[in-house]
Amino acid sequence: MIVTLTANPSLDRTIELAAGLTRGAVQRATANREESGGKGVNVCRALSAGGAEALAILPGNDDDPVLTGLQSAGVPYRNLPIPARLRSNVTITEPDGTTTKINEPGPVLDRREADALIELVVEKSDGAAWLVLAGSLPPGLNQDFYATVVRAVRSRYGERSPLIALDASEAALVAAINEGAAPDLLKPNAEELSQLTGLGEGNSLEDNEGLAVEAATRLLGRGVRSVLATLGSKGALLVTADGAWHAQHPPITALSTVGAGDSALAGYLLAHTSGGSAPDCLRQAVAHGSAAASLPGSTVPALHQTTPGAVVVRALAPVN
Ligand SMILES: Nc1ncnc2c1ncn2[C@@H]1O[C@H](COP(=O)(O)OP(=O)(O)O)[C@@H](O)[C@H]1O
Ligand SMILES: O=P(O)(O)OC[C@H]1O[C@](O)(COP(=O)(O)O)[C@@H](O)[C@@H]1O
Repeated sequence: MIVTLTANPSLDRTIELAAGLTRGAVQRATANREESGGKGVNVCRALSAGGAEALAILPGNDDDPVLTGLQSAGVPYRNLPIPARLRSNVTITEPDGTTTKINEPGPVLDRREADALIELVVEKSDGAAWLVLAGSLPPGLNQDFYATVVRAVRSRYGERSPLIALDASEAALVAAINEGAAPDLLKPNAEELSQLTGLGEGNSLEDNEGLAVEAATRLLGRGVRSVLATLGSKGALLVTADGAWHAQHPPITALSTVGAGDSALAGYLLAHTSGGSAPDCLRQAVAHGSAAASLPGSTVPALHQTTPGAVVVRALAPVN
């Protein structure tokens, strides 16, 4: 069983434009989609599509569109009821492949709700192989929320604790690492690698493999056991104490990269829970990421839609 926690789920709306986006103008959309989203929700959707036993934990009322969407898609979830409606995140896609994302802050969670969410995660983590902590934190939660969740799970289960995977950004990511979350797997993209290490800026590490490996290696010294660093169209790196690898899929036509990182994490976990080696896990991560990027909106791929055989994996020299 793989459990995912999404403290700030979203209804993902994707709006397609037939022309470039013009600020200040009225433009007509040619298509629109709505999907239940948020990072842990997407990971759970992709794991379920890959045949794994998975459970998404999230706040939200039973009649919230995010939850009814999961129900009709047959994705297993457990929700903590909250009075407010969950957020909507909007992605605007242009014909040249440019995507603009606007993410809302989400509803405020109070202290009691935060504690209840942690208790639900602890309860459902019993016997789980992995616990995935993913996405931004809604207003009201302390930035060290993820470190608090990890402490609660590890102190309840000790050596039986699930492995922890973390995919967050900005202050919540930095606080998780600084406050000792020590994840077994960290899934930063290029920008998040820079936020944690100060190396590179924006997404410049996508084009600087050597510096990206150095950044990932520095994180091993901060309690992280493995770093799966995704580099957009440049594939991904896996850096562990045992070695470093790069993997890339042949070029694809990217329709929407929303959810590509979440699918990449799910691909890694699917291979890991099937007993795959480190390079096998990286290969399936990139196969899942590129398949997700070639699908519309935040659609996650089924296993048969991924092409791991096309992914080229290279062993890299470790950084000392
Ligand atoms: N434009 C693209 N072309 C091909 N593959 C892509 C593209 N964007 C993302 N991917 C695939 O999805 C994975 C995750 O994408 P990335 O943008 O790095 O993550 P995130 O969505 O977390 O920012 C990449 O490692 C890659 O396999
Ligand atoms: O919690 P955040 O950082 O606002 O991100 C939430 C958004 O990220 C997504 O999970 C997509 O993430 P990725 O593109 O990184 O895979 C969307 O479903 C959601 O709208």
